[in-house]
Amino acid sequence: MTTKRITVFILSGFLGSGKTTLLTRAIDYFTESGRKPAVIMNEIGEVNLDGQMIASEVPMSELLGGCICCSSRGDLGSALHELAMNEQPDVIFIESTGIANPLEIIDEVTDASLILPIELKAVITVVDAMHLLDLSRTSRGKTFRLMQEQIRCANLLLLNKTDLLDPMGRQEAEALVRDWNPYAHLQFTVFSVIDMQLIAALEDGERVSPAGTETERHEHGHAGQGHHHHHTHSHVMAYTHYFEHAVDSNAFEEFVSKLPQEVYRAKGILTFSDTASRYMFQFAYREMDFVKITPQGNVPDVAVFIGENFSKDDVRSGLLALEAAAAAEAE
Ligand SMILES: Nc1nc2c(ncn2[C@@H]2O[C@H](COP(=O)(O)OP(=O)(O)OP(=O)(O)O)[C@@H](O)[C@H]2O)c(=O)[nH]1
Repeated sequence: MTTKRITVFILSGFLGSGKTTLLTRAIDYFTESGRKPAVIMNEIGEVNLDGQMIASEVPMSELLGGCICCSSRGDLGSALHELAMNEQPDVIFIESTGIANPLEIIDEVTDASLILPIELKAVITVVDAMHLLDLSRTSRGKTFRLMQEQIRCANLLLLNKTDLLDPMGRQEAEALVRDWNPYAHLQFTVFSVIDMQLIAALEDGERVSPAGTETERHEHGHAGQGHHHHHTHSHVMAYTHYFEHAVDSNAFEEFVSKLPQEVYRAKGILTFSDTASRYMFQFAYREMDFVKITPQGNVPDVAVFIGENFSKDDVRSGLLALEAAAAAEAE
């Protein structure tokens, strides 16, 4: 299927870190470059105050009164479905409440991406640098762990509110963040101001060049921090593969069982060359599960692989090889 897919970005970050500030800038950027943005906002309260910050012509879906990751599963999926079908935006930003666990949201978005023309492109995390330092000094509690999770998931990290920190504090915050996520592109920001091309580049799945960025300049001078791994397999959160040919079920099962440890979750809807039915497959905690399904409507064969720091190219070429082998067999 050649349907153009809607890019989805997850905006994560702790309460008050600067997500909405970033979102308004990103919306302006996409609107000005002629692309239609839409927003899904999730607020714990019953009123969405942040929504007031978003221009009224931007389609917005609000999930109020609970946190996405705790509320009944499916709400986010329905919101994505409605926006995708009724508004046909080019980009959807999901701004989660500060207390959401991004892994849950990733799970739900990728579930939806199996049946909707959407594709999760990146997780962008905004960190309140001062808050992070305070927590690291005083507590090891739940909040701290959640912040850590939000940082680990990110493809792009904004260390925000750096105006409130002295140079020592900046270094300390950077070291913390780098320890948890050495792969994401890191930007020091004030009021979430970044070069929006960095976000546009995430859409193409391109490695953002670290050359000349603040991260790099900042890198010099403190030992042990200069080893940022900017290799080919940058931080991949989700890789989506659309199949052009049915693959052999046994070969596919073997492929999944040999996925690197770093791929901790995978799921998909597949047509196999050697079975009559279509299957939904799930892979979690290294366990695989296949269930026969009959999807409604025109659903492509697709698989999503979720993990940290794995080689997207290896997964892609492995699957392409399976497709080629099955196609050759059929001839
Ligand atoms: N000093 C300072 N204040 C900032 C900066 N960025 C954002 N703020 C302020 O921090 C507050 C929270 O910013 P928001 O963008 O609403 O944060 P948020 O992450 O969307 O907050 P929630 O919706 O509550 O999760 C606002 O008052 C901003 O003006 C910054 O870089 N420096």
